[in-house]
Amino acid sequence: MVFQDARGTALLTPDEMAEADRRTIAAGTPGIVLMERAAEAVAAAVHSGYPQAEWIALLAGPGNNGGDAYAAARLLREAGRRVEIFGLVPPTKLRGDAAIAATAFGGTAHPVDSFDPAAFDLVIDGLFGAGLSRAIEGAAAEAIRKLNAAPAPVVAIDLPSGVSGATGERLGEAVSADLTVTFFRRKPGHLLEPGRSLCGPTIVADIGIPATVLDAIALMIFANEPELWIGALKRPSDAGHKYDRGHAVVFSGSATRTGAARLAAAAALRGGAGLVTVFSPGSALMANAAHLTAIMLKRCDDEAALGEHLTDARFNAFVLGPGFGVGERARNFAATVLAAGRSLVLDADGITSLAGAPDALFAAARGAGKGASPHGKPALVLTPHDGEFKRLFPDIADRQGSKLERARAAAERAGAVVVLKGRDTVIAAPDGRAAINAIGTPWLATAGTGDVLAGLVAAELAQGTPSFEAACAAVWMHGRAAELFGPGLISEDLPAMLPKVHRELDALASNPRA
Ligand SMILES: NC(=O)C1=CN([C@@H]2O[C@H](COP(=O)(O)OP(=O)(O)OC[C@H]3O[C@@H](n4cnc5c(N)ncnc54)[C@H](OP(=O)(O)O)[C@@H]3O)[C@@H](O)[C@H]2O)[C@@H](O)CC1
Ligand SMILES: Nc1ncnc2c1ncn2[C@@H]1O[C@H](COP(=O)(O)OP(=O)(O)O)[C@@H](O)[C@H]1O
Ligand SMILES: [K+]
Repeated sequence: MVFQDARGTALLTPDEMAEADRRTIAAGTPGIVLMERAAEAVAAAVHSGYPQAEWIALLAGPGNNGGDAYAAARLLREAGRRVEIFGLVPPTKLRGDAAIAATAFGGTAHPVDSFDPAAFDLVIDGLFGAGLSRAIEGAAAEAIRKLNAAPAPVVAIDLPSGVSGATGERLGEAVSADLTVTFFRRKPGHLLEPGRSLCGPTIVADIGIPATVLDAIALMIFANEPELWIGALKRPSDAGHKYDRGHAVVFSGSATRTGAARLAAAAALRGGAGLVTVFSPGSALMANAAHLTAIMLKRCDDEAALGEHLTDARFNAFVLGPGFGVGERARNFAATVLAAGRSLVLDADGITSLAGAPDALFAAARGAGKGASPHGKPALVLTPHDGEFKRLFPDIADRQGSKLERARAAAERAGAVVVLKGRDTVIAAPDGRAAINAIGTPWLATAGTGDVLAGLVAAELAQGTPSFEAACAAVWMHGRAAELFGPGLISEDLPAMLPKVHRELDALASNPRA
Protein backbone atom coordinates (compact mmCIF):
# COMPACT_ATOMS: atom_id res chain seq x y z
CA MET A 1 0.00 0.00 0.00
CA VAL A 2 1.11 3.58 -0.62
CA PHE A 3 0.61 6.19 2.04
CA GLN A 4 0.85 9.91 1.79
CA ASP A 5 3.61 11.51 3.81
CA ALA A 6 2.36 12.19 7.37
CA ARG A 7 4.57 15.29 7.35
CA GLY A 8 1.89 16.90 5.22
CA THR A 9 -0.31 16.97 8.32
CA ALA A 10 2.36 18.64 10.47
CA LEU A 11 1.43 21.85 12.23
CA LEU A 12 4.32 24.22 12.86
CA THR A 13 4.61 26.53 15.83
CA PRO A 14 5.66 30.05 14.87
CA ASP A 15 9.19 29.23 16.10
CA GLU A 16 9.32 26.09 13.94
CA MET A 17 8.01 28.10 10.97
CA ALA A 18 10.76 30.67 11.50
CA GLU A 19 13.26 27.79 11.53
CA ALA A 20 11.82 26.42 8.25
CA ASP A 21 12.10 29.92 6.83
CA ARG A 22 15.72 30.33 7.98
CA ARG A 23 16.72 26.99 6.48
CA THR A 24 15.08 27.84 3.16
CA ILE A 25 16.83 31.18 3.00
CA ALA A 26 20.16 29.58 4.01
CA ALA A 27 19.69 27.07 1.18
CA GLY A 28 19.55 29.91 -1.32
CA THR A 29 16.01 31.30 -1.62
CA PRO A 30 16.07 34.97 -0.56
CA GLY A 31 13.44 36.08 1.97
CA ILE A 32 12.01 38.62 -0.45
CA VAL A 33 11.29 35.79 -2.91
CA LEU A 34 9.29 33.98 -0.20
CA MET A 35 7.47 37.21 0.56
CA GLU A 36 6.62 37.74 -3.13
CA ARG A 37 5.25 34.20 -3.38
CA ALA A 38 3.23 34.72 -0.22
CA ALA A 39 1.80 37.89 -1.74
CA GLU A 40 1.03 36.05 -5.00
CA ALA A 41 -0.92 33.48 -3.01
CA VAL A 42 -2.91 36.23 -1.28
CA ALA A 43 -3.62 37.95 -4.60
CA ALA A 44 -4.67 34.65 -6.16
CA ALA A 45 -7.08 34.01 -3.28
CA VAL A 46 -8.58 37.47 -3.83
CA HIS A 47 -8.94 36.88 -7.57
CA SER A 48 -10.73 33.58 -7.09
CA GLY A 49 -12.73 34.41 -3.97
CA TYR A 50 -13.51 38.09 -4.52
CA PRO A 51 -13.39 38.79 -8.28
CA GLN A 52 -15.87 41.66 -7.95
CA ALA A 53 -14.05 43.57 -5.20
CA GLU A 54 -12.97 46.82 -6.86
CA TRP A 55 -11.72 48.85 -3.95
CA ILE A 56 -9.50 47.00 -1.48
CA ALA A 57 -7.99 48.21 1.81
CA LEU A 58 -4.84 46.55 3.14
CA LEU A 59 -3.88 46.91 6.80
CA ALA A 60 -0.10 46.68 7.17
CA GLY A 61 1.74 46.06 10.43
CA PRO A 62 5.35 46.76 11.41
CA GLY A 63 6.85 43.37 10.45
CA ASN A 64 6.90 40.94 7.54
CA ASN A 65 3.15 40.34 7.74
CA GLY A 66 2.91 44.02 6.79
CA GLY A 67 5.53 43.38 4.09
CA ASP A 68 3.26 40.71 2.61
CA ALA A 69 0.45 43.29 2.55
CA TYR A 70 2.57 45.82 0.62
CA ALA A 71 3.63 43.16 -1.89
CA ALA A 72 0.02 41.96 -2.30
CA ALA A 73 -1.15 45.57 -2.76
CA ARG A 74 1.31 46.01 -5.61
CA LEU A 75 0.18 42.80 -7.33
CA LEU A 76 -3.51 43.64 -6.93
CA ARG A 77 -2.92 47.13 -8.30
CA GLU A 78 -1.09 45.64 -11.30
CA ALA A 79 -4.15 43.41 -11.81
CA GLY A 80 -6.38 46.49 -12.04
CA ARG A 81 -7.78 46.74 -8.52
CA ARG A 82 -7.89 49.99 -6.62
CA VAL A 83 -5.88 49.58 -3.39
CA GLU A 84 -5.23 51.68 -0.29
CA ILE A 85 -2.69 50.81 2.40
CA PHE A 86 -3.25 51.73 6.03
CA GLY A 87 0.01 51.36 7.92
CA LEU A 88 0.49 50.91 11.64
CA VAL A 89 3.89 52.55 11.13
CA PRO A 90 5.05 54.74 8.21
CA PRO A 91 6.73 52.74 5.40
CA THR A 92 10.06 54.39 6.28
CA LYS A 93 10.00 52.54 9.62
CA LEU A 94 9.84 49.12 7.99
CA ARG A 95 12.96 46.94 7.82
CA GLY A 96 14.39 44.15 5.71
CA ASP A 97 12.11 42.44 3.22
CA ALA A 98 9.10 44.49 4.38
CA ALA A 99 10.99 47.69 3.54
CA ILE A 100 11.85 46.29 0.10
CA ALA A 101 8.18 45.40 -0.49
CA ALA A 102 7.01 48.86 0.62
CA THR A 103 9.53 50.55 -1.71
CA ALA A 104 8.38 48.36 -4.59
CA PHE A 105 4.78 49.33 -3.85
CA GLY A 106 5.84 52.96 -4.06
CA GLY A 107 2.45 54.43 -3.18
CA THR A 108 1.46 56.24 -0.05
CA ALA A 109 0.32 54.60 3.16
CA HIS A 110 -2.39 56.22 5.23
CA PRO A 111 -2.11 56.14 9.01
CA VAL A 112 -4.17 53.30 10.43
CA ASP A 113 -6.28 55.69 12.56
CA SER A 114 -7.84 57.05 9.35
CA PHE A 115 -9.07 53.57 8.33
CA ASP A 116 -12.82 53.44 7.62
CA PRO A 117 -13.86 49.99 6.41
CA ALA A 118 -17.24 51.27 5.17
CA ALA A 119 -15.66 52.54 1.97
CA PHE A 120 -14.17 49.22 0.84
CA ASP A 121 -15.36 46.07 -0.92
CA LEU A 122 -12.70 43.94 0.74
CA VAL A 123 -10.11 44.33 3.50
CA ILE A 124 -6.83 42.43 3.67
CA ASP A 125 -5.42 42.01 7.14
CA GLY A 126 -1.62 42.22 7.21
CA LEU A 127 -1.21 43.69 10.70
CA PHE A 128 0.38 40.76 12.54
CA GLY A 129 1.07 37.15 11.72
CA ALA A 130 3.58 34.74 13.19
CA GLY A 131 5.40 37.54 15.03
CA LEU A 132 2.51 38.53 17.30
CA SER A 133 4.18 38.62 20.69
CA ARG A 134 1.71 40.34 23.04
CA ALA A 135 -1.85 41.59 23.33
CA ILE A 136 -2.93 44.04 20.64
CA GLU A 137 -3.81 47.45 22.01
CA GLY A 138 -4.07 51.07 20.90
CA ALA A 139 -4.42 52.05 17.25
CA ALA A 140 -4.20 48.46 15.94
CA ALA A 141 -6.92 47.31 18.35
CA GLU A 142 -9.13 50.23 17.31
CA ALA A 143 -8.68 49.36 13.60
CA ILE A 144 -9.60 45.73 14.33
CA ARG A 145 -12.73 46.76 16.24
CA LYS A 146 -13.84 48.92 13.30
CA LEU A 147 -13.08 46.12 10.87
CA ASN A 148 -15.03 43.50 12.82
CA ALA A 149 -18.05 45.81 13.07
CA ALA A 150 -18.11 46.47 9.30
CA PRO A 151 -19.75 44.30 6.63
CA ALA A 152 -16.72 44.17 4.29
CA PRO A 153 -15.26 40.66 3.91
CA VAL A 154 -11.76 40.13 5.32
CA VAL A 155 -8.88 38.05 3.99
CA ALA A 156 -6.21 37.46 6.65
CA ILE A 157 -2.57 37.04 5.69
CA ASP A 158 -1.08 34.04 7.51
CA LEU A 159 -3.32 34.43 10.60
CA PRO A 160 -6.10 36.79 11.60
CA SER A 161 -4.24 39.50 13.51
CA GLY A 162 -4.59 38.93 17.24
CA VAL A 163 -4.76 35.13 16.98
CA SER A 164 -1.76 33.32 18.47
CA GLY A 165 -0.31 30.90 15.92
CA ALA A 166 0.92 28.67 18.73
CA THR A 167 -2.29 28.41 20.75
CA GLY A 168 -5.25 29.75 18.80
CA GLU A 169 -5.93 32.16 21.65
CA ARG A 170 -6.96 35.78 21.19
CA LEU A 171 -4.22 38.14 22.28
CA GLY A 172 -6.19 41.31 22.94
CA GLU A 173 -8.39 42.29 20.01
CA ALA A 174 -8.52 39.77 17.12
CA VAL A 175 -9.67 39.99 13.50
CA SER A 176 -12.58 37.81 12.47
CA ALA A 177 -11.68 36.76 8.93
CA ASP A 178 -13.70 35.25 6.09
CA LEU A 179 -10.66 33.58 4.56
CA THR A 180 -7.09 33.03 5.72
CA VAL A 181 -4.10 32.38 3.48
CA THR A 182 -1.18 30.76 5.28
CA PHE A 183 2.11 29.47 3.98
CA PHE A 184 3.82 26.06 3.79
CA ARG A 185 2.04 24.45 6.76
CA ARG A 186 -0.78 25.41 9.11
CA LYS A 187 -0.01 26.41 12.67
CA PRO A 188 -1.84 25.04 15.78
CA GLY A 189 -3.71 28.36 15.97
CA HIS A 190 -5.43 27.60 12.66
CA LEU A 191 -7.13 24.55 14.22
CA LEU A 192 -7.53 25.41 17.89
CA GLU A 193 -10.49 27.52 18.94
CA PRO A 194 -11.16 30.39 18.90
CA GLY A 195 -8.47 30.68 16.22
CA ARG A 196 -10.15 28.23 13.87
CA SER A 197 -13.45 30.12 13.84
CA LEU A 198 -11.64 33.45 13.44
CA CYS A 199 -9.71 32.13 10.39
CA GLY A 200 -12.69 31.06 8.33
CA PRO A 201 -11.64 28.61 5.63
CA THR A 202 -7.84 28.41 5.45
CA ILE A 203 -5.79 28.06 2.27
CA VAL A 204 -2.29 26.63 2.67
CA ALA A 205 -0.11 28.06 -0.09
CA ASP A 206 3.10 26.53 -1.39
CA ILE A 207 5.70 29.31 -1.38
CA GLY A 208 8.61 27.09 -2.35
CA ILE A 209 9.74 25.98 1.09
CA PRO A 210 10.90 22.38 0.53
CA ALA A 211 9.41 19.68 2.79
CA THR A 212 12.99 18.56 3.50
CA VAL A 213 13.41 21.50 5.91
CA LEU A 214 11.13 19.49 8.20
CA ASP A 215 13.79 16.81 8.53
CA ALA A 216 15.63 18.99 11.02
CA ILE A 217 12.52 19.72 13.11
CA ALA A 218 11.18 17.16 15.61
CA LEU A 219 7.55 17.30 14.50
CA MET A 220 5.16 16.75 17.41
CA ILE A 221 1.89 18.47 16.49
CA PHE A 222 -0.33 17.36 13.63
CA ALA A 223 -3.71 17.94 12.09
CA ASN A 224 -5.82 14.85 12.72
CA GLU A 225 -6.11 13.70 9.12
CA PRO A 226 -5.92 10.13 7.77
CA GLU A 227 -2.38 10.58 6.40
CA LEU A 228 -1.23 10.81 10.01
CA TRP A 229 -2.40 7.34 11.05
CA ILE A 230 -3.69 5.37 8.09
CA GLY A 231 -0.42 3.48 7.78
CA ALA A 232 -0.77 2.24 11.38
CA LEU A 233 -4.42 1.29 11.11
CA LYS A 234 -5.18 -2.42 11.30
CA ARG A 235 -7.61 -3.54 8.59
CA PRO A 236 -9.17 -6.99 8.14
CA SER A 237 -6.75 -9.27 6.29
CA ASP A 238 -7.83 -11.54 3.42
CA ALA A 239 -7.29 -14.77 5.30
CA GLY A 240 -8.20 -13.38 8.69
CA HIS A 241 -10.80 -14.61 11.13
CA LYS A 242 -12.75 -12.70 13.72
CA TYR A 243 -10.32 -13.32 16.57
CA ASP A 244 -7.59 -11.62 14.56
CA ARG A 245 -9.64 -8.47 14.92
CA GLY A 246 -9.82 -8.58 18.70
CA HIS A 247 -12.60 -8.95 21.23
CA ALA A 248 -13.83 -5.70 22.73
CA VAL A 249 -15.76 -5.53 26.00
CA VAL A 250 -18.03 -2.75 27.24
CA PHE A 251 -19.14 -2.63 30.86
CA SER A 252 -22.83 -1.95 31.26
CA GLY A 253 -24.37 0.17 34.01
CA SER A 254 -27.34 -0.79 36.15
CA ALA A 255 -30.78 -1.82 34.81
CA THR A 256 -31.99 1.72 34.08
CA ARG A 257 -28.67 2.91 32.59
CA THR A 258 -27.73 0.37 29.93
CA GLY A 259 -28.14 2.38 26.71
CA ALA A 260 -24.77 4.11 26.87
CA ALA A 261 -22.90 0.79 27.02
CA ARG A 262 -24.86 -0.57 24.04
CA LEU A 263 -24.06 2.55 22.02
CA ALA A 264 -20.37 2.02 22.74
CA ALA A 265 -20.67 -1.70 21.94
CA ALA A 266 -22.40 -1.06 18.60
CA ALA A 267 -19.66 1.42 17.68
CA ALA A 268 -16.97 -1.09 18.67
CA LEU A 269 -18.47 -3.73 16.39
CA ARG A 270 -19.01 -1.38 13.42
CA GLY A 271 -15.57 0.06 14.12
CA GLY A 272 -14.10 -3.31 13.22
CA ALA A 273 -13.56 -5.29 16.41
CA GLY A 274 -14.07 -8.96 15.52
CA LEU A 275 -16.29 -9.62 18.53
CA VAL A 276 -17.91 -7.44 21.14
CA THR A 277 -19.34 -8.47 24.50
CA VAL A 278 -21.23 -6.40 27.03
CA PHE A 279 -20.32 -7.26 30.63
CA SER A 280 -23.46 -6.57 32.59
CA PRO A 281 -24.49 -6.68 36.23
CA GLY A 282 -27.10 -9.37 36.86
CA SER A 283 -29.76 -6.72 37.47
CA ALA A 284 -29.33 -5.37 33.92
CA LEU A 285 -28.98 -8.66 32.05
CA MET A 286 -32.58 -8.77 30.83
CA ALA A 287 -32.56 -5.12 29.73
CA ASN A 288 -29.40 -5.74 27.73
CA ALA A 289 -30.50 -9.10 26.37
CA ALA A 290 -33.66 -7.55 24.98
CA HIS A 291 -31.58 -5.26 22.74
CA LEU A 292 -28.50 -7.20 21.68
CA THR A 293 -28.07 -9.42 18.65
CA ALA A 294 -24.58 -9.64 17.18
CA ILE A 295 -23.14 -8.29 20.40
CA MET A 296 -22.72 -10.90 23.13
CA LEU A 297 -23.60 -10.61 26.78
CA LYS A 298 -21.95 -11.91 29.94
CA ARG A 299 -22.85 -11.44 33.56
CA CYS A 300 -20.22 -9.57 35.56
CA ASP A 301 -21.30 -8.44 39.02
CA ASP A 302 -18.03 -8.05 40.88
CA GLU A 303 -14.28 -8.28 40.71
CA ALA A 304 -14.33 -12.03 41.21
CA ALA A 305 -16.50 -12.45 38.13
CA LEU A 306 -14.33 -10.02 36.20
CA GLY A 307 -11.20 -11.90 37.23
CA GLU A 308 -12.80 -15.10 35.98
CA HIS A 309 -13.63 -13.55 32.59
CA LEU A 310 -10.12 -12.15 32.29
CA THR A 311 -8.71 -15.67 32.24
CA ASP A 312 -9.89 -15.64 28.61
CA ALA A 313 -6.97 -13.79 27.01
CA ARG A 314 -8.99 -12.97 23.92
CA PHE A 315 -10.87 -10.10 25.66
CA ASN A 316 -8.30 -7.47 24.83
CA ALA A 317 -9.85 -3.98 24.84
CA PHE A 318 -12.32 -2.66 27.41
CA VAL A 319 -14.56 0.38 27.70
CA LEU A 320 -15.45 1.51 31.19
CA GLY A 321 -17.54 4.56 31.97
CA PRO A 322 -20.60 5.12 29.78
CA GLY A 323 -23.61 4.86 32.11
CA PHE A 324 -21.51 2.85 34.55
CA GLY A 325 -22.04 4.87 37.74
CA VAL A 326 -19.42 6.67 39.78
CA GLY A 327 -17.58 5.00 42.64
CA GLU A 328 -15.26 2.37 43.98
CA ARG A 329 -16.57 -0.39 41.72
CA ALA A 330 -15.49 1.61 38.66
CA ARG A 331 -12.05 2.26 40.17
CA ASN A 332 -11.54 -1.39 41.05
CA PHE A 333 -12.72 -2.70 37.68
CA ALA A 334 -10.40 -0.29 35.87
CA ALA A 335 -7.45 -1.34 38.00
CA THR A 336 -8.23 -5.03 37.46
CA VAL A 337 -8.43 -4.65 33.68
CA LEU A 338 -5.13 -2.77 33.48
CA ALA A 339 -3.43 -5.16 35.89
CA ALA A 340 -4.45 -8.00 33.57
CA GLY A 341 -2.54 -6.26 30.75
CA ARG A 342 -5.61 -5.33 28.70
CA SER A 343 -6.25 -2.02 26.96
CA LEU A 344 -8.77 0.25 28.61
CA VAL A 345 -10.77 3.21 27.35
CA LEU A 346 -11.87 5.19 30.36
CA ASP A 347 -14.76 7.56 29.66
CA ALA A 348 -17.52 9.45 31.48
CA ASP A 349 -18.23 7.92 34.94
CA GLY A 350 -14.99 5.95 34.71
CA ILE A 351 -13.06 9.23 34.60
CA THR A 352 -15.17 10.88 37.27
CA SER A 353 -14.59 7.90 39.57
CA LEU A 354 -10.86 8.59 39.52
CA ALA A 355 -11.22 12.24 40.59
CA GLY A 356 -9.00 12.99 43.54
CA ALA A 357 -7.13 9.68 43.47
CA PRO A 358 -5.92 8.87 39.98
CA ASP A 359 -2.27 8.10 40.78
CA ALA A 360 -2.55 4.35 41.28
CA LEU A 361 -4.25 3.88 37.92
CA PHE A 362 -1.78 6.18 36.19
CA ALA A 363 1.08 4.14 37.63
CA ALA A 364 -0.63 0.96 36.41
CA ALA A 365 -1.02 2.52 32.95
CA ARG A 366 2.72 3.18 32.77
CA GLY A 367 3.40 -0.43 33.73
CA ALA A 368 0.82 -1.80 31.30
CA GLY A 369 2.27 0.20 28.43
CA LYS A 370 5.53 -1.72 28.69
CA GLY A 371 4.06 -5.17 28.10
CA ALA A 372 3.25 -6.60 24.71
CA SER A 373 0.41 -8.90 23.72
CA PRO A 374 -0.60 -10.54 20.43
CA HIS A 375 -2.68 -7.41 19.78
CA GLY A 376 0.05 -4.85 20.49
CA LYS A 377 0.87 -2.92 23.60
CA PRO A 378 -1.96 -2.62 26.12
CA ALA A 379 -2.82 1.00 26.78
CA LEU A 380 -4.96 3.40 28.73
CA VAL A 381 -6.95 5.96 26.75
CA LEU A 382 -8.86 8.69 28.59
CA THR A 383 -11.68 10.47 26.73
CA PRO A 384 -12.77 13.42 28.90
CA HIS A 385 -14.82 16.42 27.90
CA ASP A 386 -13.78 19.68 29.58
CA GLY A 387 -15.82 19.02 32.74
CA GLU A 388 -14.41 15.53 33.24
CA PHE A 389 -10.92 16.79 32.46
CA LYS A 390 -11.21 19.37 35.23
CA ARG A 391 -12.26 16.70 37.72
CA LEU A 392 -9.26 14.53 36.90
CA PHE A 393 -6.62 17.20 36.29
CA PRO A 394 -7.85 20.25 38.26
CA ASP A 395 -4.44 21.93 38.45
CA ILE A 396 -3.73 21.47 34.73
CA ALA A 397 -7.22 22.70 33.83
CA ASP A 398 -6.68 25.91 35.82
CA ARG A 399 -3.25 26.55 34.32
CA GLN A 400 -2.72 29.24 31.71
CA GLY A 401 -2.14 27.89 28.25
CA SER A 402 -3.88 26.30 25.34
CA LYS A 403 -6.05 23.21 25.09
CA LEU A 404 -3.12 21.60 23.28
CA GLU A 405 -0.78 22.22 26.21
CA ARG A 406 -3.37 21.00 28.73
CA ALA A 407 -3.96 17.73 26.89
CA ARG A 408 -0.22 17.12 26.49
CA ALA A 409 0.46 17.80 30.18
CA ALA A 410 -2.33 15.41 31.18
CA ALA A 411 -1.11 12.67 28.83
CA GLU A 412 2.39 12.94 30.22
CA ARG A 413 1.18 12.75 33.81
CA ALA A 414 -1.23 9.87 33.21
CA GLY A 415 1.02 7.79 30.99
CA ALA A 416 -2.09 7.56 28.84
CA VAL A 417 -3.42 8.86 25.57
CA VAL A 418 -5.75 11.74 26.41
CA VAL A 419 -8.58 12.68 24.07
CA LEU A 420 -9.71 16.11 25.23
CA LYS A 421 -13.04 16.43 23.45
CA GLY A 422 -14.97 19.34 22.01
CA ARG A 423 -15.18 21.13 18.68
CA ASP A 424 -11.37 21.16 18.52
CA THR A 425 -10.66 17.76 20.08
CA VAL A 426 -7.00 17.30 20.97
CA ILE A 427 -5.49 13.81 21.08
CA ALA A 428 -2.24 13.73 23.08
CA ALA A 429 0.22 10.91 23.72
CA PRO A 430 2.55 10.58 26.73
CA ASP A 431 5.56 10.97 24.41
CA GLY A 432 4.49 14.52 23.51
CA ARG A 433 2.84 13.85 20.13
CA ALA A 434 -0.50 15.55 19.67
CA ALA A 435 -3.13 15.87 16.97
CA ILE A 436 -5.82 18.51 16.63
CA ASN A 437 -9.08 17.39 15.09
CA ALA A 438 -11.07 19.56 12.71
CA ILE A 439 -13.51 17.08 11.19
CA GLY A 440 -17.05 16.76 12.52
CA THR A 441 -20.14 18.91 12.89
CA PRO A 442 -21.85 20.74 15.75
CA TRP A 443 -24.58 18.08 15.49
CA LEU A 444 -22.18 15.89 17.45
CA ALA A 445 -23.11 17.92 20.52
CA THR A 446 -25.94 15.50 21.35
CA ALA A 447 -26.44 12.88 24.06
CA GLY A 448 -24.47 9.69 23.67
CA THR A 449 -21.97 10.65 20.97
CA GLY A 450 -19.17 10.41 23.54
CA ASP A 451 -20.17 6.79 24.23
CA VAL A 452 -19.91 6.02 20.52
CA LEU A 453 -16.44 7.55 20.44
CA ALA A 454 -15.30 5.42 23.37
CA GLY A 455 -16.50 2.31 21.53
CA LEU A 456 -14.65 3.34 18.37
CA VAL A 457 -11.39 3.79 20.26
CA ALA A 458 -11.86 0.30 21.73
CA ALA A 459 -12.48 -1.10 18.24
CA GLU A 460 -9.10 0.17 17.10
CA LEU A 461 -7.31 -1.00 20.25
CA ALA A 462 -8.95 -4.44 19.94
CA GLN A 463 -7.58 -4.72 16.40
CA GLY A 464 -4.10 -3.82 17.59
CA THR A 465 -3.72 -0.28 16.30
CA PRO A 466 -1.21 1.55 18.56
CA SER A 467 -2.97 3.73 21.12
CA PHE A 468 -2.21 7.23 19.78
CA GLU A 469 -3.11 6.27 16.22
CA ALA A 470 -6.13 4.32 17.53
CA ALA A 471 -7.50 7.36 19.31
CA CYS A 472 -6.76 9.70 16.38
CA ALA A 473 -8.44 7.36 13.90
CA ALA A 474 -11.49 6.92 16.15
CA VAL A 475 -11.93 10.68 16.56
CA TRP A 476 -11.67 11.16 12.81
CA MET A 477 -14.07 8.34 11.95
CA HIS A 478 -16.56 9.68 14.51
CA GLY A 479 -16.41 13.17 13.02
CA ARG A 480 -16.54 11.90 9.46
CA ALA A 481 -19.57 9.71 10.24
CA ALA A 482 -21.33 12.80 11.61
CA GLU A 483 -20.47 14.79 8.49
CA LEU A 484 -21.76 12.06 6.20
CA PHE A 485 -25.02 11.82 8.13
CA GLY A 486 -25.55 15.58 8.22
CA PRO A 487 -28.15 17.57 10.14
CA GLY A 488 -30.50 15.88 12.56
CA LEU A 489 -27.84 13.47 13.79
CA ILE A 490 -28.36 11.59 17.05
CA SER A 491 -25.78 9.28 18.55
CA GLU A 492 -27.59 6.13 17.41
CA ASP A 493 -27.10 7.18 13.78
CA LEU A 494 -23.31 7.12 13.98
CA PRO A 495 -22.57 3.36 13.90
CA ALA A 496 -24.70 2.96 10.76
CA MET A 497 -22.54 5.54 8.94
CA LEU A 498 -19.30 3.71 9.66
CA PRO A 499 -19.35 1.43 6.59
CA LYS A 500 -19.15 4.55 4.39
CA VAL A 501 -16.29 5.85 6.50
CA HIS A 502 -14.42 2.53 6.21
CA ARG A 503 -14.94 2.62 2.46
CA GLU A 504 -13.38 6.10 2.27
CA LEU A 505 -10.42 4.97 4.33
CA ASP A 506 -9.89 1.92 2.15
CA ALA A 507 -9.96 4.11 -0.95
CA LEU A 508 -7.47 6.48 0.63
CA ALA A 509 -5.18 3.64 1.69
CA SER A 510 -4.95 2.25 -1.83
CA ASN A 511 -4.89 5.62 -3.59
CA PRO A 512 -3.61 8.32 -1.22
CA ARG A 513 -4.10 11.23 -3.60
CA ALA A 514 -7.66 10.39 -4.55
N1 LIG B 1 8.25 32.61 7.85
C1 LIG B 1 8.18 32.62 6.50
O1 LIG B 1 8.64 31.71 5.88
C2 LIG B 1 7.53 33.73 5.82
C3 LIG B 1 6.84 34.69 6.53
N2 LIG B 1 6.10 35.61 5.92
C4 LIG B 1 5.34 36.57 6.65
O2 LIG B 1 6.04 37.08 7.73
C5 LIG B 1 5.20 37.08 8.87
C6 LIG B 1 6.00 37.07 10.11
O3 LIG B 1 6.73 38.26 10.11
P1 LIG B 1 7.40 38.81 11.43
O4 LIG B 1 8.21 37.76 12.07
O5 LIG B 1 8.09 40.06 11.06
O6 LIG B 1 6.15 39.08 12.38
P2 LIG B 1 4.82 39.94 12.21
O7 LIG B 1 3.70 39.06 12.44
O8 LIG B 1 4.83 40.76 11.00
O9 LIG B 1 4.90 40.91 13.50
C7 LIG B 1 6.12 41.30 14.06
C8 LIG B 1 6.11 42.79 14.35
O10 LIG B 1 4.97 43.12 15.10
C9 LIG B 1 5.37 43.67 16.37
N3 LIG B 1 4.39 43.24 17.33
C10 LIG B 1 4.14 41.98 17.74
N4 LIG B 1 3.07 41.94 18.55
C11 LIG B 1 2.64 43.21 18.66
C12 LIG B 1 1.56 43.81 19.36
N5 LIG B 1 0.71 43.10 20.10
N6 LIG B 1 1.39 45.14 19.26
C13 LIG B 1 2.25 45.86 18.51
N7 LIG B 1 3.28 45.34 17.83
C14 LIG B 1 3.48 44.04 17.90
C15 LIG B 1 6.76 43.21 16.57
O11 LIG B 1 7.40 44.14 17.39
P3 LIG B 1 8.30 43.66 18.62
O12 LIG B 1 7.62 42.50 19.29
O13 LIG B 1 9.59 43.27 18.01
O14 LIG B 1 8.35 44.85 19.48
C16 LIG B 1 7.29 43.21 15.15
O15 LIG B 1 7.62 44.52 14.75
C17 LIG B 1 4.33 35.88 8.68
O16 LIG B 1 3.17 35.96 9.46
C18 LIG B 1 4.07 35.95 7.19
O17 LIG B 1 2.98 36.83 6.95
C19 LIG B 1 6.00 35.66 4.47
O18 LIG B 1 6.59 36.85 4.04
C20 LIG B 1 6.53 34.47 3.73
C21 LIG B 1 7.66 33.80 4.36
N1 LIG C 1 -19.62 21.79 18.61
C1 LIG C 1 -19.08 20.60 18.36
N2 LIG C 1 -18.53 20.34 17.15
C2 LIG C 1 -17.99 19.13 16.89
N3 LIG C 1 -17.97 18.11 17.77
C3 LIG C 1 -18.50 18.30 18.98
C4 LIG C 1 -19.07 19.54 19.35
N4 LIG C 1 -19.52 19.43 20.62
C5 LIG C 1 -19.24 18.18 21.02
N5 LIG C 1 -18.62 17.49 20.05
C6 LIG C 1 -18.18 16.09 20.12
O1 LIG C 1 -19.28 15.30 20.56
C7 LIG C 1 -18.87 14.31 21.50
C8 LIG C 1 -19.60 14.57 22.81
O2 LIG C 1 -19.11 13.72 23.80
P1 LIG C 1 -19.58 13.86 25.31
O3 LIG C 1 -19.43 15.28 25.76
O4 LIG C 1 -18.88 12.81 26.09
O5 LIG C 1 -21.14 13.55 25.21
P2 LIG C 1 -22.01 12.38 25.84
O6 LIG C 1 -21.56 12.27 27.26
O7 LIG C 1 -23.42 12.85 25.73
O8 LIG C 1 -21.75 11.15 25.06
C9 LIG C 1 -17.36 14.44 21.58
O9 LIG C 1 -16.76 13.56 20.66
C10 LIG C 1 -17.11 15.89 21.17
O10 LIG C 1 -15.82 16.09 20.65
K1 LIG D 1 -2.61 38.95 9.62
